[in-house]
Amino acid sequence: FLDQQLTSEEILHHLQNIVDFGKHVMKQFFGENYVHHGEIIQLPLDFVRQLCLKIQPERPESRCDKDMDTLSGYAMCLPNLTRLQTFRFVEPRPILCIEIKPKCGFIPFSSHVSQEIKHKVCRYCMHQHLKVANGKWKRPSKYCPVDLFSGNKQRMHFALKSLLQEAQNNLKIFKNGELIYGCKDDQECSSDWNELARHLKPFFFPSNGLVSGPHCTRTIVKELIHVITLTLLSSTDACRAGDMKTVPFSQGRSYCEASAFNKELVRNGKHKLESSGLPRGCLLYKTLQAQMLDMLDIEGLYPLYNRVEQYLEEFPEERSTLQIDGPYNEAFYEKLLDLSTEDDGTIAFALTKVQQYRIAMTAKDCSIMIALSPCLQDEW
Ligand SMILES: O=P(O)(O)O[C@@H]1[C@@H](OP(=O)(O)O)[C@H](OP(=O)(O)O)[C@H](O)[C@H](OP(=O)(O)O)[C@H]1OP(=O)(O)O
Ligand SMILES: Nc1ncnc2c1ncn2[C@@H]1O[C@H](COP(=O)(O)OP(=O)(O)OP(=O)(O)O)[C@@H](O)[C@H]1O
Repeated sequence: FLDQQLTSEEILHHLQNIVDFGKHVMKQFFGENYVHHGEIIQLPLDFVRQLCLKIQPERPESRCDKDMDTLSGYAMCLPNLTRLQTFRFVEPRPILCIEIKPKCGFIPFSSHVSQEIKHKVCRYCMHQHLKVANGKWKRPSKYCPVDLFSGNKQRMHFALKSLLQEAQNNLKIFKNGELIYGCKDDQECSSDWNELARHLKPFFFPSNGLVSGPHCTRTIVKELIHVITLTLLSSTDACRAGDMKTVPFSQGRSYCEASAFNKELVRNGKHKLESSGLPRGCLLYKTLQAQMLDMLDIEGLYPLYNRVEQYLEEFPEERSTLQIDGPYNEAFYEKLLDLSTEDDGTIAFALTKVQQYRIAMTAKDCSIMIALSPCLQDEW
């Protein structure tokens, strides 16, 4: 979906840039097998026009400010991750896919932050107040990303349970590619745990005697939370950015004052929240590492952004040599590895921080899709 009038050639270039960003930049942070960069395909215009008409009534109203590109004939093709069959299994098996959009998992530690509250309460929890106040969601969620990213199993379980209580746009569950739990759009949400348990039972307890009822529902939901936690904490393939030192455990606060889990502890007279830390190399660790490339916070970054902008106004021809909008290649990636925060007043420093911020923002807004399929014991 594009919101500007561009020529076909410009659209092709734009799409190529998106693919290259995934392929040569985001993959370095998450690992080869954890980012689908997609590919560009050409489609007959008639097909695109018909597709546009067909999907229009299905699109949530809040998304309809963007129009589908029906003129260039170019599109991005991605695998359907809700149906993705991982490996080996020849015959079709039922597949469960859990999509989590975890959002920013750390509290800003930058000295540029001017409001004390930003050092205490995470962005997600602050946004909950805004979203309920402006009517985007009916109820505030008890989910806090800082709990999910803590690596502490109890806090993670609480965070995932809270996501299951108020999925908003942070959790969706698909069975065989069909959305069975979560919000289809801002109005239509399914959040019936009994119904969810009915769908999940064949995955977790295919043949045992668990009957229905609240006990059964709770057991199945607990099992689901357990499986998601294990997946989020399990090791993944090594990736090139693996040794970056962006995760400074000593800096910043490891809990959010607005977290319901934290408030409960304080009520019970406990003041120290455990954050076991994430195992290096697990998916959450990698996500957090990329998110933490936002080292200066928007308050420290914005003056640097202005510096780049002013420079480009003066020297517009430098846009391509500075790789402002790509190409996203090896040279671009190498520049991202400089984690210094000492401003030497150069355009190079400002630009590196702006580009690192872009990676961080991508990681703060990305979804993790976990696909599960039952297998027989000897297939492990
Ligand atoms: O800023 P945030 O944290 O509210 O994130 C925006 C998301 O809101 P959320 O908080 O997840 O409901 C927002 O999600 P929704 O459209 O509200 O589902 C978008 O993903 C937005 O990205 P973009 O600017 O459209 O590319 C996101 O904006 P960016 O901050 O990634 O630019
Ligand atoms: N490859 C995929 N396989 C399965 N589902 C997907 C895939 N890509 C996206 N989705 C589903 O579509 C939803 C929206 O995706 P995404 O946020 O990338 O769209 P978008 O183009 O940014 O939307 P908008 O521009 O309206 O914000 C995701 O949350 C996910 O549920």
